[in-house]
Amino acid sequence: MNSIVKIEKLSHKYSASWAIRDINLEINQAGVIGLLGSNGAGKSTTMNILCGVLKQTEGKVYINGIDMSKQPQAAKKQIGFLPQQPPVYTDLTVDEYLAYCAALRLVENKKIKAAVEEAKERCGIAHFSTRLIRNLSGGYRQRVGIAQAIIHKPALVVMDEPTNGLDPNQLIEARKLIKEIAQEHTVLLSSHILSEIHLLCREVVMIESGRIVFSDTMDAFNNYVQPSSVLMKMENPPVAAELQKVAGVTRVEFLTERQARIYFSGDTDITERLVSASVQHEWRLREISLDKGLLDDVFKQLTTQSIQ
Ligand SMILES: Nc1ncnc2c1ncn2[C@@H]1O[C@H](COP(=O)(O)OP(=O)(O)OP(=O)(O)O)[C@@H](O)[C@H]1O
Repeated sequence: MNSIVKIEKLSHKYSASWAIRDINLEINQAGVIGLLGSNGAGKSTTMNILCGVLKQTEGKVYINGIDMSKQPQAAKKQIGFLPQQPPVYTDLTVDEYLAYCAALRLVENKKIKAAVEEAKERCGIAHFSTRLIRNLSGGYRQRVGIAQAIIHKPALVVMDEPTNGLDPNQLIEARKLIKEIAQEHTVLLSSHILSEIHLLCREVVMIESGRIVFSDTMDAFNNYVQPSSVLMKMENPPVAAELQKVAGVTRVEFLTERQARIYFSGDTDITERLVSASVQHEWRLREISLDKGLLDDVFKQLTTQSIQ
């Protein structure tokens, strides 16, 4: 069976410098795959090549076994794309716009109406059929953007930073919708926010300075990221110097009067030693948990480690 996406030794050069170098990637299942990288890492370049919007300098892209450079039209039929800004025409109604997109995506004329209805239904915008897109909120415009990306039932849906700029309520709704879409399609989405990828993705591909620095499941990522601090809440906390006396503690930072982040080196039995010390000195421990580290710190740590 063909992979849904196969990228081989993909490199791209804009005039003088390489934006991406030797990217290899294979995706075989539905679900959300996150492309994670800081600004300028090469996410958009990779996505644009994958969607056939940009021609690579070197390497190969296959969508469902179809070579993008040899059969671009057939390959593009298998892809839906939501760029960073939803590509909507604000002077059209939702129905007019989606019918137009379906025609562009070569959906047969007699099937367009049904395709529009189904995409609207799946994206929760059926009640806005006759509304001008300009009169929709940002969150609903985003849904229209997602509807156009799935209207031709592609195997792969590519979304470039799809949750950027949404307010907290819109964010929750957008994540829910993306997860629903991913039950039937493979969704590749980019983000520079690690916590976003954490919430949404089954697999994560990290890209930094144009190269892949990590590619595995989210579970593998979580195991890879070893905890280096403990969060502790106490009713009767001691001064930092007392906490620092516990074997293995390297640094103590009070986040509030009663909550401390305790950095340690070595084994994770540190929690047992802290609990014992708390009982012994009557710090009245209320909560203790291993902290996976501040996500952004972990992100920086991982990318610099891998580049070296
Ligand atoms: N059209 C272009 N011409 C020249 N250089 C470019 C062009 N587009 C991108 N670049 C450069 O290529 C590198 C990768 O950019 P790209 O936009 O792919 O990164 P990104 O990870 O998507 O970043 P962002 O999150 O900011 O969109 C960057 O150094 C960028 O400056």
